[in-house]
Amino acid sequence: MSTAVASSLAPEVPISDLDPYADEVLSNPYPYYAKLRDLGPVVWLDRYQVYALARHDEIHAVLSDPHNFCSSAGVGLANFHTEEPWRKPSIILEADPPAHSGIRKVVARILSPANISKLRPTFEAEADKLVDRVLAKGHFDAASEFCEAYPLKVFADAVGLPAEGRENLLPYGDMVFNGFGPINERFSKRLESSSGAVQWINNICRRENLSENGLGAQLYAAADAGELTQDEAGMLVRTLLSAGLDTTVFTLCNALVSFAQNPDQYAILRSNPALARQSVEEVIRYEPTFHSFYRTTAKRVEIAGVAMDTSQKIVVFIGSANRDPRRWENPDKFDITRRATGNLGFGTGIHGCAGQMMARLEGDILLSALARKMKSIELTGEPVQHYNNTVRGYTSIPVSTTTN
Ligand SMILES: C=Cc1ccc(C(=O)O)cc1
Repeated sequence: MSTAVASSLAPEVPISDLDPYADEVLSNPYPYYAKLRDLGPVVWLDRYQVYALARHDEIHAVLSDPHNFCSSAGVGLANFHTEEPWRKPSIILEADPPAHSGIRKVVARILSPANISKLRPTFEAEADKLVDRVLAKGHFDAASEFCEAYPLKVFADAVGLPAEGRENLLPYGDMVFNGFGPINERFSKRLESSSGAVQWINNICRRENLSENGLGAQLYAAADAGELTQDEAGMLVRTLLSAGLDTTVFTLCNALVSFAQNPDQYAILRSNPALARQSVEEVIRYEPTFHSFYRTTAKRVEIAGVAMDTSQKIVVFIGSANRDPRRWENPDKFDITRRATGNLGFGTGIHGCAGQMMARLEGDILLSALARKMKSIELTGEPVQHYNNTVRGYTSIPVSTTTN
């Protein structure tokens, strides 16, 4: 099959046998991304029979064009036009206009800066408590005791979850993000071990299990007001729990590792904790949690002169776009003084991350609380990377810290 397709490819499309899901690629994808960018604006990944984009401008163009490059066929490798999804498709992520538009409007309002700014006092109080707790230890695991602990407390509380059962959240998210890649061993193992988590998530999204005034309750209130059905409200609570935990945990992990590996950058943040907000943006550019997403051609289209049939899967490497020297000066340098806004770490266009202001709020608050109290941070052992088909982060980051 691949030979037939390969031979029908336009001569100018380079063919690569890269496996983006191989451990050695996931452990450091950047050299592989550079090779893909150098091969050309469009590359054929023979192993998965998909087109791959690794340069910023082509990725930006595809993510900005939902009419030619749709999401309703799934935003992973699986093509919902021809395959059964492993879970009920998301009514916001895996939807196209016009169905997507009304749903997105409700979610955007509930996750708007105006609405989530009310959470700031609670988020700040919890950040100070957590920072004091770990700094008092001096030696701790910044992944499990800090970066996981914070979103599992503040965001889960904000959604309105009970305290019990939250150990299901990260495994569930891990399954969701593995599900955007191939059905490989990594995904199958997680699927087998997480049936309990799936049941817990489906149950906890029910209205009666959520607190009265949390973000979950606000979604059900939108249903009461006729903006959604009750079922759609429950599906969107699932969206919050699928998209809003692992991503922020790994963003915080990537921030801590980036600062520990670049002490000069931490010294700049330390000298001016108000730079925390801008630092989060540079972390999202330099080490985005999200590395790959897919779109599916909705009709015969061309990218950079390459003609593609309809219903063709295209993988866009967001992690590569953010390191493309055609877009970024000195892209491989972690530099919190640069203007990193406009990077593709949160995607862009109508499917740009609906929770990005929540992620920024958590990162800004936690990093500024840390910068006010922590003098230095250093790794006391190799960080243990988390391997997932779509997101990058860590499961263990042993550190020692000093305070004022
Ligand atoms: C960006 C990730 C993401 C994952 C899951 C969902 C969902 O389940 O709706 C939405 C976004």
